[in-house]
Amino acid sequence: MTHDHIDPNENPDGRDADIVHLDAARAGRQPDGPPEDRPAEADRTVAPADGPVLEGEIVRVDQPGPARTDWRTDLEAKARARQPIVPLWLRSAPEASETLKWVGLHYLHVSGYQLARAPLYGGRLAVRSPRGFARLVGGMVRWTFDLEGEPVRLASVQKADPENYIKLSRQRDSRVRLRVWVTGAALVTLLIAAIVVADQPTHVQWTALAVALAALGVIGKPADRPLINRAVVPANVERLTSDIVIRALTALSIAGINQAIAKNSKDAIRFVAPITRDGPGWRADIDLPYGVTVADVMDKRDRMASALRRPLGCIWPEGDSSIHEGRLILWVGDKDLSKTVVRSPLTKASSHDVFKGIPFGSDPRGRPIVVPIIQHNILIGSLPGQGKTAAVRVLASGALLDPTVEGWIHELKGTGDLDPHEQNCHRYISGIEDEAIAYAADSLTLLRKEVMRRSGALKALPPDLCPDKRVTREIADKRSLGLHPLVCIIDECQNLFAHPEYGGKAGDDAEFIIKLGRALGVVLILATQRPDKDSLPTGISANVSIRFCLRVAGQIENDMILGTSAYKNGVRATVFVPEIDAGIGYLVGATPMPKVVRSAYLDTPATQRIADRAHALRTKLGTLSGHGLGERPEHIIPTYDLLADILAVVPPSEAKVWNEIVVDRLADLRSDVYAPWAALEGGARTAQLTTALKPYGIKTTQVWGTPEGGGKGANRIGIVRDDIVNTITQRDRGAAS
Ligand SMILES: Nc1ncnc2c1ncn2[C@@H]1O[C@H](COP(=O)(O)OP(=O)(O)OP(=O)(O)O)[C@@H](O)[C@H]1O
Repeated sequence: MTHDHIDPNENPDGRDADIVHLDAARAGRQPDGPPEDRPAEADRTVAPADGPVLEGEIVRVDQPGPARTDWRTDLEAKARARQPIVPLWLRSAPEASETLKWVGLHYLHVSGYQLARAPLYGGRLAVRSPRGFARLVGGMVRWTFDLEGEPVRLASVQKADPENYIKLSRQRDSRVRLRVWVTGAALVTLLIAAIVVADQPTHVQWTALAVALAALGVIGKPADRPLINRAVVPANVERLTSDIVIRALTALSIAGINQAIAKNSKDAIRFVAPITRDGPGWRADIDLPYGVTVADVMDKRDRMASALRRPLGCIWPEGDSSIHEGRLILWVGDKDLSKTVVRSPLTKASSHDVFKGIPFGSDPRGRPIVVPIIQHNILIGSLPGQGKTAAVRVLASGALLDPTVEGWIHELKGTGDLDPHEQNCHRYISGIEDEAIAYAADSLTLLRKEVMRRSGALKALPPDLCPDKRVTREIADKRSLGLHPLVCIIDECQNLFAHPEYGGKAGDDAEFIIKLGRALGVVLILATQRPDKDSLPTGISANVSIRFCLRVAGQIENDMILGTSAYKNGVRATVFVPEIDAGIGYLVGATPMPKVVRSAYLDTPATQRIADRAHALRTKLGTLSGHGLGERPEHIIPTYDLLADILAVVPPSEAKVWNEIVVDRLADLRSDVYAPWAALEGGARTAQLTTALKPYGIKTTQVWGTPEGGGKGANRIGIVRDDIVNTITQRDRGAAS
């Protein structure tokens, strides 16, 4: 459709006329076509005096009148900005009970404090009562004889104003006449009361005296000295107002903010909701000026703390990118988060259900944070001494308090921070030496096999028992299925992944487990103080679902732990102060938005108490296994890859080889591992290899062969080389998927 119209009188055949594309003009754009054509066309619309006269409409880019928007879009926008009907603190049961407990404790404290001081207050009242008596008598006399009016009457005498004086004197006389009666009646009442009390038992007399003294004491109170001491000295926390917030934002030296304020000081920073109390602090919801992002503000948290005159641990800006990148939620706490120790509910729990997540800590507003672990993997990272192990302790304690959880703990720092839980683990090691690293590497090999086994076991379950093909509480409780939750923790995992001998394979195994184990009840929790490519394979950092990053040094480490672009999006664990903010980090993946969280702190005695409780529970239910039952590494783990070793000693030219020959060659290859096998007598030696191959699903069989040194051929138990090759191929395919 074209709205172009050419005047037929001016140019009847219309041959020389140009067409102006109004649709394009309306859109404020040039018509389609190569850019080099556009200036010429623009020239044509500005018709020269001798050119053709064109009719058309002038179209404004901005249409006048109110913007017409879809009412549903409006409603949706309003819905996002709804104020909660139920106050936030009442929405979660733990937060509500915490608040009520806090209020109850507060008033209990106040009552106790004041009761303890009751004798002091009694003494004060008694001491003040004579002054009160004098004040009472003086006041009554002044009132009865209208002495307040005396100065005015004197003034009329001095001014020699008889008329006024007579008027005032008459008024005084009539007042005094009435008041004398009132005072007289009051005195008679008091006298009668005194006579009545004199006839009463002694305790009534003492009570009456106490009441009289108390009343006189109250009247005798000096103006500057209160009777009652304050039970709670009010914290000197300034109320957060819009002026203070604007002042603080202006002090950040962010060009976008300062320019916007210079242009329009009123509207540059908009408050989208009233500043309110939210938990133990103030909350302001702000729209930053156009082009300024929350990340810009986060970077200057320390400056903001200075501008707000509060400790750094009280200032917690947060973004809400579900609305837009410039929506800032500024929360200013009354208390410094770095000085708050978060108590874990696990210290009192008799048991726990991991399917409900693990109570991990609290956010700056004091709201409890629960970390879901089933169907998740967790990566924790920070500089040394920032609280990784403390966070791991909380997760380990929560997991092991669930007696159905099988725990595999590897603490590769060697400080024994997780030793209290050794008694509850199926596999456990604490150490930094090669043996400990090898043990952890073996764990990952075994866990990879376990993941594959579970995958088959889950597939075999009838659909009605497992409709979603993932482990549920119901399935986990059926111990015979072997699909109970398995939590494998590797603290200081950089010591494993960066190990020259074991690192590469361990990284592959961990990636495999992270990718496949989630639905199968296998949870991997990794903590590292060196988040770089060598120490934390990218396959792990890219696939992990929950991340907790305490203080790190820079953007690269930040994004290795928290995920690509986290730093750019303002989720920056560089803002935490070394050591002071130990235990405070960004938690990503556990809550809908990234959150600053302080992990709960369990010291060694508290962890020991939890571990002992977990042990008693496990003993009662019979769920202790492996290390927890006293089995030690040499009995339960191979520290080698048997299949690869067999291929190394059986060349492709030998399709079938007797077991005993394979064992002898293996002993030559790796004597520390296989020499004990070779030392076994005939049948036992053969059986040892058959047993060792069973977990891989490889069966030995009768094969034709001759002794190594030459001799008569015979049929004996042996391996088929192709079986080994096929199993390795399948395993590698599994790793690649
Ligand atoms: N949630 C917390 N609340 C209070 N203090 C904590 C918290 N977490 C850690 N800390 C303090 O920080 C110290 C160091 O914590 P932790 O040993 O867990 O750090 P780390 O990061 O594991 O150290 P490293 O890297 O040296 O192993 C603790 O001894 C404790 O004083």
